[in-house]
Amino acid sequence: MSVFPIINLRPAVTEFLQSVFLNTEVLAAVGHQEAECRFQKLLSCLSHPPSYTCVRASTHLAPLEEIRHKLGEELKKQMCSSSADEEVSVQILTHPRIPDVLLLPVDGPRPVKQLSSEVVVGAQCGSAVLRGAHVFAPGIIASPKYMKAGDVVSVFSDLEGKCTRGATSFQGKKAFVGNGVAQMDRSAIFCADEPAKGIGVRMVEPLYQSPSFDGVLPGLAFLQNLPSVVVGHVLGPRPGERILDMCAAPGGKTCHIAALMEDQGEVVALERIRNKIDRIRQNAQMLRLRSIKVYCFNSTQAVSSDPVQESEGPPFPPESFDRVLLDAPCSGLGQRPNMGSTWSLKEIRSYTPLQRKLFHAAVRLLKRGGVLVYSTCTVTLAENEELVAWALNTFPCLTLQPQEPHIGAEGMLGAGLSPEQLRLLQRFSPELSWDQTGTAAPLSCRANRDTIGFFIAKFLKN
Ligand SMILES: C[S@@+](CC[C@H](N)C(=O)[O-])C[C@H]1O[C@@H](n2cnc3c(N)ncnc32)[C@H](O)[C@@H]1O
Repeated sequence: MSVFPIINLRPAVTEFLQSVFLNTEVLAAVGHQEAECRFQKLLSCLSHPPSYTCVRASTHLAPLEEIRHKLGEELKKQMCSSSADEEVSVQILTHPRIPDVLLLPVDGPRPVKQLSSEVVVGAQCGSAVLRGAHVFAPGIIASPKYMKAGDVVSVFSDLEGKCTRGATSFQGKKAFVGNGVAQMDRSAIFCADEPAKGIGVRMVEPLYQSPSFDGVLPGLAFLQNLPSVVVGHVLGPRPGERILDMCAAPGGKTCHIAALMEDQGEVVALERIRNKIDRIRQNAQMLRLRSIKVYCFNSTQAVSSDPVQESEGPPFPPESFDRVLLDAPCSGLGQRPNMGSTWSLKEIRSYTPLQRKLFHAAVRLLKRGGVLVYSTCTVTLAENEELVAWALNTFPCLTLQPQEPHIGAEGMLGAGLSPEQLRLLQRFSPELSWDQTGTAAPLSCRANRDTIGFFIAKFLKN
């Protein structure tokens, strides 16, 4: 059900996306009306959260059932402490095809009454609240003039980024995300010498209720979108292999790969941005994975001209890895919930050259007979199917491979790929079932469709 306006994008970006979703191949296949309908559904579903939360269970540390039980107990404790109701129940389901996934239904939208006291938060903070987070102080942009800790307030997300920091009210475009209790006075948020830290508003009546995972079973339950978990399985790592994760931070997929290898072998994680490196290390440590080696490095330069490896770290000689994951930096237009983005069309389109450079390095670093998986969390053709078409033309040594599991849709028309090639691609397309999934469908079915927008291609190097 739609409760929010469609995602707020710059007009040029909306037009660009429309041209993608109404490209000539799609129009010829499904007609103008259906193509336009899918596009409108895309804009609508992007601003809403998926109807479940996906958790990757650390099955290298404990059996799935044990983790499911412990998680249920922890979440019950959490819910009991924030609810007067003694009979709280937590539904946690397994996925029929993916052995390390737990699914928790999200309850929403719920009938929550708006109050007269309003706190306004940034769009990113608003999205986090819709996925179960409390409001952290740095996310607050406006609050009532005399707000004190303990006041009950309604929280709104600033859709266009137009609210002035420190304002006492805001009349611009905003979306209600729920009610909460202020944990600090207004002066502590806006007038302190140091920027405020910690929870600013504890959500008690969120519009979408999903458990807060802050500190819940840190080593055993890892929050990860379902398509991201699928990537690890599609790569198919095996114990003893040497695997490269080219764009690794914060390390969700790196850790999954190492866990699937039973921590035997080597997972090399490269990340260009230095201050993201610690997150990868922390995640590896939290999940007790020792086979991960992390380096701050620009992966476009990760191929050494020397056929013999001089040092342990990058650059690496060609054909050094059994499998390579290129989870590419991308325009991120598949992320949900996302109520608005101020990105220009130029920014949205800026990723393709970098993705191609990274792809060149990926192919060179992969052994013959090795597997390369390319993934993005965006919905454009240029970063997905067109990149695949370019790759198949540029590298005759590559062939597309079937994916296991394949629970998303096939690739989108528009890049000149054949029907067989499109069937080998996996595109998570929430717009295809938006508003039709219905709560009657089993959760695992809904979970496969009501995802973030995501794309996966698997290649073999011959
Ligand atoms: C989509 S995110 C990766 C998410 C990660 N694979 C995970 O599952 O947790 C892309 C990452 O690539 C990094 N990145 C961008 N350009 C890069 C480059 N040239 N070399 C290495 N990392 C790069 C970004 O800083 C960002 O952290």
